[in-house]
Amino acid sequence: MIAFEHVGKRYGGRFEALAHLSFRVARGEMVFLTGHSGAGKSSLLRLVMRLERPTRGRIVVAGHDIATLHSSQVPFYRRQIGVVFQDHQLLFDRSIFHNIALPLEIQGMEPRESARRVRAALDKVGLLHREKALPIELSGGEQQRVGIARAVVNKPALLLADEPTGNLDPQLSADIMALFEDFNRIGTTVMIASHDLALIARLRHRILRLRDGRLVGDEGAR
Ligand SMILES: Nc1ncnc2c1ncn2[C@@H]1O[C@H](COP(=O)(O)OP(=O)(O)OP(=O)(O)O)[C@@H](O)[C@H]1O
Repeated sequence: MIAFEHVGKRYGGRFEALAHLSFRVARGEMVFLTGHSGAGKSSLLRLVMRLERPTRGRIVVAGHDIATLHSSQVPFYRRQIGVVFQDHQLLFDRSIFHNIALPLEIQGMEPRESARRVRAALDKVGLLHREKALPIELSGGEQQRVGIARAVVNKPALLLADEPTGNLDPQLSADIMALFEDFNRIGTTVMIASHDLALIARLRHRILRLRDGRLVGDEGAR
């Protein structure tokens, strides 16, 4: 599903945020990405989303060599990828329902089909009863679940998350990770950047470790 071949990324022509990065993630795998602050985790995820382009090397995601994607194809490419951020980036003046419906509205989906998908996504994250609430009325853990529902509403083949439990206590963090495992179990490929070493060690999935932009560890699922 993801192949990096000798990938490098420089910002501003000089600083090398990622170097000599080669790895593969198979369809249906669940992988954690870890490393110190500034190690390059977010840069790697941004390359997969094609928010950035590599300075060197080749990246293939879901069969697309991302260097050859025309800019008009990028929105279609990104629809195959669900993304969850630490700060979930919800619109605070819109209901939970509308926050999740927004990407579907932008795609021009017919409202009845869109509503069906939104409710299916909310149901999967256990928040169907909160569809009319505003984000401010939800706890941090519930807001993060809304972020996940929005990421999966397009039924993406690949789900990426950047520090999705960064602001949550240990129990809520474990609950959120269990939710990612549920999506993985039904076939979604999942890649999660996380600092939380204790939590990810317990979950026994593959761990890619970055240090100063280089891959220094790749421990398979145990
Ligand atoms: N747009 C940018 N322009 C210049 N330098 C950048 C840019 N984005 C990231 N960097 C630098 O690249 C390096 C890797 O950053 P990145 O955000 O990928 O690391 P990270 O592992 O995700 O860190 P954190 O855990 O703190 O988010 C850092 O030194 C950062 O300052």
